[in-house]
Amino acid sequence: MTHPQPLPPFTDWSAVRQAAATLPTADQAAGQAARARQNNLTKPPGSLGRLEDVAVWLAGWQGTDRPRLDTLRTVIFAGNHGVATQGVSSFPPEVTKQMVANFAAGGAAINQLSRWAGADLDVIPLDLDRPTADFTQAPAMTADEALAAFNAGATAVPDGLDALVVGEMGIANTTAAAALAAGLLGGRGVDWVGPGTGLDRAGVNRKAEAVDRALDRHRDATGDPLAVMACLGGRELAAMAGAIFAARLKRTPVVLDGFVATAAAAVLPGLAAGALDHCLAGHVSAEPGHRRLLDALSLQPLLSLGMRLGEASGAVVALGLMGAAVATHNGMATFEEARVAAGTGAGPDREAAS
Ligand SMILES: O=C(O)c1ccc[n+]([C@@H]2O[C@H](COP(=O)([O-])O)[C@@H](O)[C@H]2O)c1
Ligand SMILES: Cc1cc2nc[nH]c2cc1C
Repeated sequence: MTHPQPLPPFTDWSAVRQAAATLPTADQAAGQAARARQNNLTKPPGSLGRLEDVAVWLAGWQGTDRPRLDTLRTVIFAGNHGVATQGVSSFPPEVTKQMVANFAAGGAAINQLSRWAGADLDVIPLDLDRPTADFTQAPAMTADEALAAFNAGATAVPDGLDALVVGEMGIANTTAAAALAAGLLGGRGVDWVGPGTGLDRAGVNRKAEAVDRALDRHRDATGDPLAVMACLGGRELAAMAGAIFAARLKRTPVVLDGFVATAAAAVLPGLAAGALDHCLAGHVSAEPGHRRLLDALSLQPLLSLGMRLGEASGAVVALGLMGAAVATHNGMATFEEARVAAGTGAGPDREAAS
């Protein structure tokens, strides 16, 4: 007898692990058909570079040789962090709630970018009046709290999206992201921390020490990505992991944002190899740990703009560029349609040309 695939909300972590054991994969036939189309469009094959790869990748996950980017959603998860009391951010924790109000009022960067890219925006605050525990002293979350946050993300992904963007808002969450990255991938605080919202050198050193104390305290969690996420993460990180996971169950392509979103994503390959195959790195953030994290996950960012805002902003800029990939893929004429002579693949005949 086959067991049905568990769906969100997950009753417990074993249901998550069970779902991870049989993740859907991309539709190879659709991807191949899209690649064949790319090679027949009126341009030298490969000349649109990564735009071609983006169109083919979308085609595989959407299961069609003509991918779309019409129904788009940005989901931002907001959380507060006990570790903020360690002086690891240049902004006070009340800014998390204030920025959530700014998102609701339409005044943040992500409001403008989502409108520009044609994406709906959903903002989900997670228990902002109850920060996670300071993980230099205790696990950030209990297993149940982490599961609740994971489910908040997993249930925030509707059916029928052409692509999903996940992002976050949470003062001090670059410290949580650094701790999570170190807990999952190894290294010490110094390898993963950076200025975040704008710490000076002394602040960055303090942040590295806080991460080191957390790593030493929660050593026992090593090897279990969900335990590492509960001990060293935060609610918005667990929610992003849940949303990315739920999107995979629906074969919905995901565009990752910066360091914090990518640290959340990094939990999933520990559950199943290839668990991020439906994810594209929208950009590489100026936060130094992001490049290291993308390399560790073998993700190639689409853009490098020196952005370090979070709130899904870099990923949504990338979404605009992905629109260029889809527009050319679907709208261009083939060599046959336009009666343009196709290349031979052999290059010009030098003698005939002279
Ligand atoms: O994701 C990134 O690459 C990133 C880099 C720097 C800052 N952030 C954002 O800034 C906040 C965290 O910064 P900090 O200094 O408070 O840890 C949080 O709201 C993130 O969205 C995000
Ligand atoms: C103002 C501000 C806006 C943000 N958006 C995402 N993270 C942020 C952090 C701060 C401090």
